[in-house]
Amino acid sequence: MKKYVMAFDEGTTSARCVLYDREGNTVSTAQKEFKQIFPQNGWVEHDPMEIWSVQIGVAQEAMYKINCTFKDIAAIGITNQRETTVVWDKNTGVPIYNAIVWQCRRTAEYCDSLKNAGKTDMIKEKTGLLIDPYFSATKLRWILENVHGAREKAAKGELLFGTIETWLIWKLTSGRVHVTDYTNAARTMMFDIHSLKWDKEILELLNIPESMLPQPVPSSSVYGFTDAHIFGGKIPIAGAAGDQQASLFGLNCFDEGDCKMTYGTGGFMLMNTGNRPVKSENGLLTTIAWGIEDKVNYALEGSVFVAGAAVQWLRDELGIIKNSAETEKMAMSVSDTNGAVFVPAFTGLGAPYWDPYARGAIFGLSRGTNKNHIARAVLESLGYQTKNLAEAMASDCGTSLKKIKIDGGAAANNFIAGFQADITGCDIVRPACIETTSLGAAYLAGLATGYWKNIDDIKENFAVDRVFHPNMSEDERNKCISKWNEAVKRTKGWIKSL
Ligand SMILES: Nc1ncnc2c1ncn2[C@@H]1O[C@H](COP(=O)(O)OP(=O)(O)O)[C@@H](O)[C@H]1O
Ligand SMILES: O=P(O)(O)OC[C@H](O)CO
Repeated sequence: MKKYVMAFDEGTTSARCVLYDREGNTVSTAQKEFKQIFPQNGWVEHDPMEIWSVQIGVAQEAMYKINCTFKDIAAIGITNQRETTVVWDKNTGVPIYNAIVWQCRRTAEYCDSLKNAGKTDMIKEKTGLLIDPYFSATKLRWILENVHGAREKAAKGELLFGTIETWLIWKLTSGRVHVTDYTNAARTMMFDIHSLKWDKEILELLNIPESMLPQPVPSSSVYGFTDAHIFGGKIPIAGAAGDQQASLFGLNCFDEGDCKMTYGTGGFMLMNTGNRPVKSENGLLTTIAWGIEDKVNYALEGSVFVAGAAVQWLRDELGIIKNSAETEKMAMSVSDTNGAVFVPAFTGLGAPYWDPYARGAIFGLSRGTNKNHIARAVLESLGYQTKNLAEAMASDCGTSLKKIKIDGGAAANNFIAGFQADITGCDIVRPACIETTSLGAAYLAGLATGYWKNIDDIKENFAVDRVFHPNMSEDERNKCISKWNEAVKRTKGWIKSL
C-alpha cells in the first residue's frame, strides 16, 4: 500500500503542502507565503504563476524532507482559497490578468446595479448566494470587460476561467483537465446548487461565455494524473474542495447540525444541513458542503472577511506585536478592553451585514487605553463576529447551537477560544489537529482512491485537544453584545457617507 496522501492547501496568504498517513498524522509539511498585491484601495490581487510555482515548490520540499517519491503517494487532494478568479489563455497557459482575490471590492458598484435591477431573489434562489463582490462571477466579468482583447478572445473560445483548484489541476495535468469541484463552483455565483449545472440565465445576464467555464465534478473523484515530469511520475489528483468545506470535512462534521468555525485570514462558520439546502433569512449563504459519488451535502455559511488578518494588522501595520501568538498573553494581562470595541471592517462587512462600504474602527478609546486593551479588543472582535453568525444560523435552522468545533491558525489562541465560548454560550471544541483544512482535502482524495475505506475509517482519527465551556453571566454577555452591535452600526456605509 502507498504510504501517504498529499494535500495542497492554497490559502489567501500562503501555499502549504502536507503529507498525511493513514492515522491522519502529519508526516511532512512545507509552507511559503506569496505576494499580496493591492493596486488600489479595496483591490486585492495575486499572481497565478507565483501561486503555481510556490505550490509546487512546497510540495517538492515536503516530499524531499522525508525522502519520499511519487511512488509513496496514493493521491493528491487540493483545497483552496475560494472565489478567487483566474482567467488564462488556453493555448499559452498564461493568465491574462492577475487573480482577483475573494477580498477584492472592485465590483461593488456593478453588484449594486444588479441589486437595483431586481436580480437578488433570482440569484439567491439558484446559487444560494447574495449579490456581493466577494463571489467570482462579477470578478470574471470585470476581467472580460477591462482587459484589452479579452472579450474577443473569450468569444473565440481561447480563454479559460477557474478558481484556484481549477487552475492548479489544469497546471498539474499540463492543460488536459479543466474541472471545478461542486464546492468551489458553488462560490462563483454562476452555479445552480440544485441542478449542479452552470446557470444559463446568470451567464447571459453577466455576458459570460459558458465555453470558458470548467466542468463541475464531485469533491472526491479521480480527475486526472499529474504530468510525469512534475514529481517524476504520475500521481492521481483525486479530491478538491474549497478550504472552508474541506475544514468542515476534516473536522468530522459529517452529520446534519454539526457546526464549525475557522479562524484563518477570514473567519468562516459552516453548518452541515444534510441533503437539504436551507435558505437563509438572516444574511447567511446556502452552499455545497461536498459532493461524494452521486450525493451532495449542503451547508449554511457565515463568512466574515477579517479574522486572523486583524491580528496580522497589529503586527504588520501597527507594529505593536512581533508575532500573532503574543496577543494571547496581552489580552489575558488585562481584565477587559477598558471600553474599547474594535470592528475589523477593513474590506467592508460580510455576513450577516453584507456592507461593502463599511470600514474598520476602534470605538471607546480613552487616555488610559493601552496596547494590551487594543490587542484584547481585536481578539474579542473575532468572538463577536462568530456570535453574530451563530445567532443567524440558529434562527435559520430553528435550533440553538450547543457546540462549535474550531480550527485555523488563530484557534491556537486560548483567549480567542475561551472568549468565543463565553460570548456564544456554546462549548468550543478544539481538535488536536487545527490544520483540518488540508486534512479534509487529504480525506476526500484518499476516499476516492481507497486509501481510506469510508467515513468510519476517517472518524477513528479524530482527537480533541480541549473543550472550552462558557463562563460568563447572561447579563454581562448581553451588555457586551449590545456594545458590539452599536459599534458595528456606526461603521456601516462609512465610505459612502464621505
Ligand atoms: N496564536 C495566534 N493568535 C492569534 N492569531 C493567530 C495565532 N496564530 C495565527 N494567527 C492568525 O491566524 C491567521 C493564519 O491562520 P491560517 O489558518 O494559517 O490562515 P490562512 O489559511 O487564511 O492563510 C493569521 O492571520 C494569523 O495572524
Ligand atoms: O484563505 P482563508 O483560509 O482565509 O480562506 C479564504 C476563503 O476560502 C474565502 O472564501
